[in-house]
Parts: sequence; C-alpha cells; structure tokens
Amino acid sequence: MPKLAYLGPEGTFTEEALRILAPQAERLPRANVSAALDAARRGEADGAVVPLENSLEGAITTTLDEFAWGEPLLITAELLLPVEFSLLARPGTGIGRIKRVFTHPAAITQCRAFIARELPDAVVVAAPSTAAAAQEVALPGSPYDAAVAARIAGEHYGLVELATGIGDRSDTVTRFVRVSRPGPLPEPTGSDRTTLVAFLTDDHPGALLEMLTEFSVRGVNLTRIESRPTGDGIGRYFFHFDFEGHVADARVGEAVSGLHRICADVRFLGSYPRADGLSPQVKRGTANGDFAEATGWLSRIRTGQV
Ligand SMILES: O=C(O)C(=O)Cc1ccccc1
Repeated sequence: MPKLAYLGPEGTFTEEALRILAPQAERLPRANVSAALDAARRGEADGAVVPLENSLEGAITTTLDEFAWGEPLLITAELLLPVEFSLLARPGTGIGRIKRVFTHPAAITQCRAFIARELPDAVVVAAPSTAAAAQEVALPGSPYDAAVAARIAGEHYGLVELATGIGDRSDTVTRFVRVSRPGPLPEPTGSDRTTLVAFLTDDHPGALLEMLTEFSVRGVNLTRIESRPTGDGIGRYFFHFDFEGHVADARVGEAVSGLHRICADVRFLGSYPRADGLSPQVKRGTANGDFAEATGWLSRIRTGQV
C-alpha cells in the first residue's frame, strides 16, 4: 500500500483528490504544499498529491515554484476535480456576526463575489489550507468567525454550514497532481501530457518565440504556459509548459531536446496520462513513423545512398 503525503489536515480538497487518485493509499496529511512534497523527497512517503491550478484563478504558485526550485520530483498522474465551497462557522454564529474569515488563498480568489456581497466588511485571512481554516475556526477561542472550505471539512470539525455553493462560478475545476521521486515514467497511453520548466540563456528579442517554435514545428500543442519570476529582478522570468503527448513520442522528444539545446536549463517534470482522456491531433509529418522514416532517409543520404 503506497504512502502518500498531501496538503492536509483531513478534509481538504486535496484529500478528496488523493482518495480518487489512490483509493488504497495510506494518507499522510502535511501542513502545507512544501511539507507534503518534502515528505516525498525525504522518503517518509512514496509520493505526494498537491493542487497545481484551478480553472478560474490559474496557478497555485507555491506548487509551481517547488517544482522548479526544490529537489526534483516527477509528476506521475493528474486529476481534475470540481470543487464546491461552503461558508462554515461555529454553531450559533449568525452570518451578520462574521467579521474575520479564514481560508486558503485559492478559495479567497474563487469566492470573491460572495464575500464582497454578503460579507463586505469582513477581513479575509489566508490559511495554509481550507481544512486548516475549518479546524482553526472550530477552536472555542479562535480569532476567526468563519472558514471557507468543503462541506465535509465542516462536518469533520463540527462547524455549521451558513451557505454553500459560494464560488463565483459553479463549474470551477481544480487540477491536482501526484508526484514521486525521480524514477521510471508512466508508459505512454496515447492520451498523455508532459510538463517542464525552461530557463532562458539571456534576454533577447524573440527568446520566447524561439522556445515556442520548438513546439510549433513539431506539431506539439501547448495546454498551459506560465511565466514565473526567477527572483533576479524585475523582468527576469522562467517558463512552465504543459503540452500534449509523452516524451516517448518522437515529436515530443524532439521538441524537448530542441528546448534543451537553446535554453540555459530545462527541468523535465514528467509525462503522465491526461485526466480528460483527450488525444492529440497528430499533424501531418509528426507521427512516430514520420520521424523514424526521416531518420532512416538521413542516414541513407549520409552514406551516399542517394
Ligand atoms: O485547501 C485545500 O482544501 C486545498 O486542497 C487547496 C485548494 C483550495 C481551494 C480550491 C482547491 C484546492
């Protein structure tokens, strides 16, 4: 039975994702994303499950930065999970008495309209996770009056639900990933995604276009691109890429080695089955057979077999 660390405590959306991704796993809750990933890096756990992005507000930047700068990990699976937020308080607290709200930053950004409309005077404070917020609000002397979290977190920590479905959109989806220490990659399935980060050699006109060209000329479709500051000053960025296909696919392998040639550094973060099950449209001339045929042709002309 694998042991998997996750963004805890009990009752987070990440726990829900983990239960779907690995129903048999032993679950090790950790206080934040970095601690969950460190548990996997140090071998306390066989891997970890963490949130990566949501469809409304985008990236969970702590996760992106851990993947780029922390000890290397490989993504081995992903999950898309619809999330529903509830406003939770200690029994007896009326909505009119809520002055301080505690929740994860990703929940703050996804419930802005509700908070502005129903709790215009409330101060909203960032918590390590939604369930950590619920756990804290449940303490009798808590400085917070309410948490935004999953209904199940309220049940778990003995809070009452004052409102539910309080997200700005009802169709918000969060993408979670399972990671392991570097090792064998999941086999290609025909419906895969690859993730990497790339660092520029130097800042010059067209630097980003040069990277994108490596994907474009091989017919590799990007599914996410994100710039993150390197920390070396305003205007200094590196890039996260998600794209269709597995690094074992010829076109993807060629694009990735092309990036390696032109970038200062490329950190490969994994090839793994896509949660949506979609398959890439393979452009003419970019199938595995096309690359193999071209390689054979090149070696023939190199040896004079014209
Ligand atoms: O805090 C949680 O419950 C998490 O798993 C992070 C999160 C927060 C808001 C939406 C999705 C995931």
